[in-house]
Amino acid sequence: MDTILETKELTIAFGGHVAVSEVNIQIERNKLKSIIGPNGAGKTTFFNMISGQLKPTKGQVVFKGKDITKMSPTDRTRMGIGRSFQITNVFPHLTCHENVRLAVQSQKGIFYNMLSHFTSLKEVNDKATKFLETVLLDNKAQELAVNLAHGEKRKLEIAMLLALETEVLLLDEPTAGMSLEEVPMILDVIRKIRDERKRTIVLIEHKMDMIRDLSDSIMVLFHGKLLADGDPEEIMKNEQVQKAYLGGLHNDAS
Ligand SMILES: Nc1ncnc2c1ncn2[C@@H]1O[C@H](COP(=O)(O)OP(=O)(O)OP(=O)(O)O)[C@@H](O)[C@H]1O
Repeated sequence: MDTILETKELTIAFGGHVAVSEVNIQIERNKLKSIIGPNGAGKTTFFNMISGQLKPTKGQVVFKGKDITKMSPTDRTRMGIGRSFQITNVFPHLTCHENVRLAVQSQKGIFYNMLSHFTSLKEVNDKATKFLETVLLDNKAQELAVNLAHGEKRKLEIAMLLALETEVLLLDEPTAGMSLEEVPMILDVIRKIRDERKRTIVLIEHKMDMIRDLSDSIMVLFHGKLLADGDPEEIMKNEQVQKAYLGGLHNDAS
């Protein structure tokens, strides 16, 4: 397996409560892995340790063979791990195209500072257009961000994440708060990025149909522990997984 991201015995305790316990997982490059589990299973906490918002009590996060456990969230983004909510700088009174263009420019600032003055405005503009096309938002390029529907804002966030050239996209419930009509749009966007096979996607999601449809593999957390990890068919058939969900512990699998 071509592993891009790995956790080793990853553990965190809040006071006496162990929220994530000794999770060993390998995430394959350019594939889509979903994380599922009942409410409170530790999914977001696990994400926070990968992105650097939380430091583990024990264990390691390894990215492209390098131990990044002690690195800050900003340094991890620079290395190529992007999380959607890190895009706090959506400027409401700039257009979608201008917002993505700023992300393209900031990526260039970080990585190609020495060359930045050689980069033509046209190249930056074209890149911004390309990322808006990827997230199916090119028809709103000249719309102010403030006027976007909720689902469209999430698409803009993903475009900005792509513009930062992150190799790993961490998406925490991208459909949360969306209307029923908006969900298929975001699904199309994620499927499109997956099918390009240029990025690794790690997705937390409660919508089972969506997970089954999109995932190359699924890991299941239960009470902070890794209950199962495998391909979607295997996971859906797994008796322990079914018990964890059917035991009434999960109230929003749909
Ligand atoms: N900062 C914190 N301090 C104390 N306890 C925390 C903290 N963050 C998370 N927890 C606890 O860790 C456990 C796991 O929470 P987490 O939010 O990771 O679960 P989750 O699987 O993402 O749940 P959901 O599906 O409801 O979002 C919960 O018991 C939660 O109360």
